[in-house]
Amino acid sequence: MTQTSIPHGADSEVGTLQTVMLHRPGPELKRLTPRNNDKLLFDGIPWVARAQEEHDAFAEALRARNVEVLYLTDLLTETLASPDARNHAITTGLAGLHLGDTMRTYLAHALRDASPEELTGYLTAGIRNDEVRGGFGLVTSLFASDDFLIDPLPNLLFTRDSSVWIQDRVAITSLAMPARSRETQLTELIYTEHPRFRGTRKIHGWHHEHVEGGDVLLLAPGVIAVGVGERTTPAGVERLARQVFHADLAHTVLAVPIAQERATMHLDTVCTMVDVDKIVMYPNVADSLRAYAVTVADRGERDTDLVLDVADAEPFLVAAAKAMEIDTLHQIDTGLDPVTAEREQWDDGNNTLALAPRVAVAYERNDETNDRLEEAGIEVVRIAGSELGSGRGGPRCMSCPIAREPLPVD
Ligand SMILES: NC(=O)NCCC[C@H](N)C(=O)O
Repeated sequence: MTQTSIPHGADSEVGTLQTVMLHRPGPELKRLTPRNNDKLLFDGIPWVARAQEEHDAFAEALRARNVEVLYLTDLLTETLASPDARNHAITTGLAGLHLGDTMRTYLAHALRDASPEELTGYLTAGIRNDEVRGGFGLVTSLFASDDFLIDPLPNLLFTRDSSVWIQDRVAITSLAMPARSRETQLTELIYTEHPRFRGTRKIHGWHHEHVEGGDVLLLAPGVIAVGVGERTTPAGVERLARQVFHADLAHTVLAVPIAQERATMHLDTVCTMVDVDKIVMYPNVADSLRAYAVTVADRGERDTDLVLDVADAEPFLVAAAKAMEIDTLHQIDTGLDPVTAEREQWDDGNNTLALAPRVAVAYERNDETNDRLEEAGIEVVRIAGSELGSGRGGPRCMSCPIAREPLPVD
């Protein structure tokens, strides 16, 4: 397969969206049970057929706005057509699993014999003990029949978290929760081996300190906010900052502490950009959200030689406006009544996906937030999310922008 090189990248959250990577929910969601849903980071057991309908409608809403929709599993299957990529996927996929030599050796052979489509299925939906046809031994006998030899990846749905484009580079993230850590092996493989992305320069990586894409907001060209909480660590932000400064992808990184709890697992669960100077934000944190502006004090040869300047913490909106060189970053809130705001924040009311300045996709259920967005002049493209929402993620979480038009320079 050959492909001419297509420009990819994004310098903001709101430039007109051109290409996005989604993951249509599939067999991996059918692996969820009341016994494993907590460990697999789902709040319930979704009705898979309905989740697929909702997701198809989401993809259609994007295509209707001329957005090219790529699916992660299609890209993965195309990638796995290459023998080198297959070997790499199998070796890295099995390396971290504690299966014993008998089962690991059997699985390595069985996966090598699988077609690219089948291999994609095994790597994303996992393999249960009662689904293998060989490698029988102690592991087979002592595992329960429905124990997973390879765990499923139901959170692939949230493509935002496993890679982030910053200008023309892609950051392979490092996911904090064990249930998700294998996802970035797949995104790394796609961006390394798929003909469409070959030659793309990468930063970060799954072997580095934890950074999740849901915490990374491209506030404006050159200004990146990174949430630090349950998923992204202080050392993760420092590592990312060094790399983006070294590659001249940004001049300021704002490190934004957020509560280490599930409701606020990523910065994009409390705020997302909907225009070049407007952000929808959970009012219950708006007053307390603070940011440490990180800039370069002195350059060096390598990213590790950079001397970073870390300013004292300031209110987030103040620090952001300063770094973005605008008078005010206007806040649209999720309703002033704290209980409504809390309900809509939990249901991803703040988690919007901008298709262009002042156009955003949002879950239809968050009436109050959506009304407030419209009052502020934002066109809201409403989508259903009754089943999709059971994984606790909204339109932004479910999308990885691969190309956005650059914002005009004034
Ligand atoms: N950016 C996001 O907020 N992503 C949502 C991730 C939800 C997923 N169930 C998780 O817990 O990681």
